[in-house]
Amino acid sequence: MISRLTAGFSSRLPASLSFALFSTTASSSNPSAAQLHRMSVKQFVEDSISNNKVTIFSKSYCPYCRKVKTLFSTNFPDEKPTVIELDERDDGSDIQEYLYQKTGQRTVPNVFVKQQHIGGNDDTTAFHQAGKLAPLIKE
Ligand SMILES: N[C@@H](CCC(=O)N[C@@H](CS)C(=O)NCC(=O)O)C(=O)O
Repeated sequence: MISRLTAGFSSRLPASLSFALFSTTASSSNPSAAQLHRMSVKQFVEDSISNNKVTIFSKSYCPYCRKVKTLFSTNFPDEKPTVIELDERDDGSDIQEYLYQKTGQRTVPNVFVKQQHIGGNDDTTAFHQAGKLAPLIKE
């Protein structure tokens, strides 16, 4: 019932707010295990983005992820991006779902620099080639 009520309402909310709402609607004083899990996924992602200059949500076998890691290691060897390999975590698909709600991007890599969402490998490469990545990293 609650989920039916919130489904229509939350579809008109920004994605991040909608996720937060789903995390807390049933009973904020007694959240379910699933809600607690979603809250911890959200917290993990937000902490990762906040606490690191460069965060790459990745999959270890993904060629685009490899390319974007190489972009950073080649051009910014002093930066050590925080790489979160979603395929190596039990909560990887939940993190990917939260990232989709937050950024509208389903794929990996999903790159953040200085709390700013840059995008995938193509986006990050274009951002770098436009001369925008170095100043953002160095600022
Ligand atoms: N154009 C994208 C392509 C990214 C892409 O296709 N990544 C694949 C993995 S190699 C993906 O995320 N597939 C869906 C999934 O793994 O859930 C980019 O440059 O980042």
